[in-house]
Amino acid sequence: MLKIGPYSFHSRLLLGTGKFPDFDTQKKAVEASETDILTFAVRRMNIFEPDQPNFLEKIDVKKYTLLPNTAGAKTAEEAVRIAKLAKASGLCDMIKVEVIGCDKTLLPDPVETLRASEMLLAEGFIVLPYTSDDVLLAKRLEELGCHAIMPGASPIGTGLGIVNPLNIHYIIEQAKVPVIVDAGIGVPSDAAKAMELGADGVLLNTAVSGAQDAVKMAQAMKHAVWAGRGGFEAGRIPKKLHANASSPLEGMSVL
Ligand SMILES: CC(=O)[C@@H](O)[C@H](O)COP(=O)(O)O
Repeated sequence: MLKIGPYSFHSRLLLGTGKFPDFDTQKKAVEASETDILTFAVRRMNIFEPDQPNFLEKIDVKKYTLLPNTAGAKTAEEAVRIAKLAKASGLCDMIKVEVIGCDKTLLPDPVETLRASEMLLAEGFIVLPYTSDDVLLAKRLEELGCHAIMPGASPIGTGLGIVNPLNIHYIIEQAKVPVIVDAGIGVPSDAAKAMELGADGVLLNTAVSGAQDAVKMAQAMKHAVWAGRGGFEAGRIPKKLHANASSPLEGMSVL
């Protein structure tokens, strides 16, 4: 089970809902992923205009926990405003803090992310900040009281996978709250790698929504997250610098 604050989830795969070619594909991919948590930008939702088209309209949203995110915010104050809007509209009290500091790399602004997280914790939110893979920033966010830490594997939408596995390892090693690797996942092996490193979950969007067969990729990601977690829990063999025969010859007679 993935536990975030007071909430528990069966699936360790969190899925973003943007950039699907059409609503049917989005629906089928979401179902194929067997995710429990769907994330979306509050700014894209007509939360106070129920008559307007809803970008999740084909999805039975009752089956999922909707995790709003503050995409579009460039300052802590903007992120807090967006989070309050989500809460006021009756959405979950969890918020994924996303304060982007650079339009080119879409990397998160560390100072504003920290400030936003502090302000949202003071307001009683369950706070999940999207952060870079900076080890000490992750520690500071946890010390503030954040309920999960979401380090990026690589920049959003790049599909580059985990560019700094050592940092992700350090973040996981020191964390006492769930670590969810978020952004930059390209293929199922990237998701499996994150889980093998000991991540508690993986959040991805583009790898599925942009795949040639989004539904198949959603299914593959589900299996990858499951397999990676299994590998982590099973405990990998230590890496060795020298060979060690799989069928030892000691004690066997020479033919
Ligand atoms: C921080 C952020 O916005 C990510 O959650 C994004 O939604 C997913 O990133 P990818 O599209 O790279 O998977």
